[in-house]
Amino acid sequence: MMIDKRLIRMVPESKKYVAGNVLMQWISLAANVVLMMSITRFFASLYAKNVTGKDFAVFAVIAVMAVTVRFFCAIGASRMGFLSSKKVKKTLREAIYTKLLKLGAAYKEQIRTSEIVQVAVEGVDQLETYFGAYLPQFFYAMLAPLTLFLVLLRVNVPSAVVLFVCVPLIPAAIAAVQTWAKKLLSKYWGQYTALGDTFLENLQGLTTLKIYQADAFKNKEMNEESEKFRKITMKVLTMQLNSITIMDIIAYGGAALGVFFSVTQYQKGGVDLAGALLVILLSADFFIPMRQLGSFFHIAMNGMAASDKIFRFLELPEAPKKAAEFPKNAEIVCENLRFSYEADREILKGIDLRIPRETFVAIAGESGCGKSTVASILMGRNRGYKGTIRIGDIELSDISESSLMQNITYISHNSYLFKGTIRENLLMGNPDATEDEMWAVLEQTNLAAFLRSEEGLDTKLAEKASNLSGGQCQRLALARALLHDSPVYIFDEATSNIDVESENDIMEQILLLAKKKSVLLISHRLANITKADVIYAMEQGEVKECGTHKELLKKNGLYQKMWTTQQRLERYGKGGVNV
Ligand SMILES: Nc1ncnc2c1ncn2[C@@H]1O[C@H](COP(=O)(O)OP(=O)(O)OP(=O)(O)O)[C@@H](O)[C@H]1O
Repeated sequence: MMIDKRLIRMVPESKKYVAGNVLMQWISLAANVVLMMSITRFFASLYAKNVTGKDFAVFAVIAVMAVTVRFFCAIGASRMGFLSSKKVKKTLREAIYTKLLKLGAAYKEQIRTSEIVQVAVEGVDQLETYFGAYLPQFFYAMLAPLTLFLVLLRVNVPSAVVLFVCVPLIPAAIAAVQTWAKKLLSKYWGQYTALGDTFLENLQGLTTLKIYQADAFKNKEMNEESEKFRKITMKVLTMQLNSITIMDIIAYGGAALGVFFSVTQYQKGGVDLAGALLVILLSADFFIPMRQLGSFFHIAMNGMAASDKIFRFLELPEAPKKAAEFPKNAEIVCENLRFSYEADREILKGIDLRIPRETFVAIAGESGCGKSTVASILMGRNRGYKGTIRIGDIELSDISESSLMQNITYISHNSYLFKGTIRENLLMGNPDATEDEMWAVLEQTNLAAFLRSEEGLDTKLAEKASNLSGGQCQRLALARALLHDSPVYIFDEATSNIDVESENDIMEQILLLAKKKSVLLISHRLANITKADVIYAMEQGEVKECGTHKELLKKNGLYQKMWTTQQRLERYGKGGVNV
């Protein structure tokens, strides 16, 4: 099909712009016909040497009027094209964004971020030509030959018929390459997203690549990806050029045939001089719109291939709308919680865990045992868990994402801080927070003095808060979390990789917070969790022990072993410093 109905249904407003564009082009064509008629008549009169001053004046007036009409129609048509492109871009980008919101925090389970970026930026741009140029041209390219056919029918039937019959050869040529082009373009887009994916990842990890001197290797890898992309791009261009050449041959061959017919008809006396000249002048116009359609078609095909990706994204299954609200003042109980990221590798193997109200619960365990996975499931980021997670009487998977986000605050070791001011970042936690409230949490997190020496709440943050130290970033993330004021807080290694002073300050605040909120703390540093009301010691996706620090030490099991090892290491570290 040369028209994608799904796309038009998606942006129904584009129809009026397309219709307007076609109308403008058609009026311009009509003006051109009138102009050509008056030119040919004028020349025929010149040839017959019977031109009067009045004839010349009429010709001049018609010519000026026709050119003026064509000028304004060209402006009008391009304005219509612009308006429809604008509408299409806005509508599609809004649809993509809304879909992303509907997919929610778990979107990464279904699509890569780089693919969304490419689809929303480059993909949507590709559709600009589809709506702004291709669609109007599609209708105009049918209307124009029909109009000219009706005009020339009155001048000379054989020439008109010959020209009219040749026109469908162009769409036939387009249709012939379409299946092949579609496959090629789909491959092209696949390669394009693969390259984008590699590029984005390498750019984000550039510092790491430099540190490990792996940049040359990645550079080579990227060059190979680029080479593949270059090859497929060249294939696409070759295909487009070849098909344009075929269309040119048909178009100009057809026009030549029209000229030939008009000349022979003139010789036979089947048409007068003015008529023959008119056929010659208009024969190219029979083919130019279709030929133009052919050029737009290749760009439009690219857009359609991009639109396939857009629709695939828009059709991704969304989690059914959950109406349930997060119950206030309820405890969280996980029973026999199981989870796998991949089919044959179970990460959580039947975990039982309770987070009562206003308690401090900690999870300890070796790296990779599944601690963060528990947090991620509680935050609704990983949906396909088995077993039950009940919050009061309600299953976690029945609670709406927004309610979950409102009631559980998650602070990880790399909480995102946005470019902007401290104030803007804090207001994300609570848009209604007053200046006093903001300063209060900044005091709590020991950031106030530093910020006063800067520009207070208007202190500017660079992208990812790169102008703050790691400890300051985590303090600010905590301050924002405190403003959010939710009944449940999850800290996932929130104090890892920061200075001891910041770690102590943050831990102090977490302990205070645990007096009035439910706190789940995941920390590899056991010294941070000794004051927890309950500690769950995990190993390879299972909870091996639970209890307070003292109780667990007495058990002489997993926790005790981890504790002794860490204490030995910490003492060794301190001893090393003293030596
Ligand atoms: N998105 C993912 N896709 C596939 N496997 C994953 C994914 N995230 C984590 N895993 C795997 O799940 C297991 C548990 O990871 P998880 O991050 O929960 O462990 P953890 O105990 O928090 O580790 P750490 O203390 O190092 O953060 C690991 O073996 C990891 O490889």
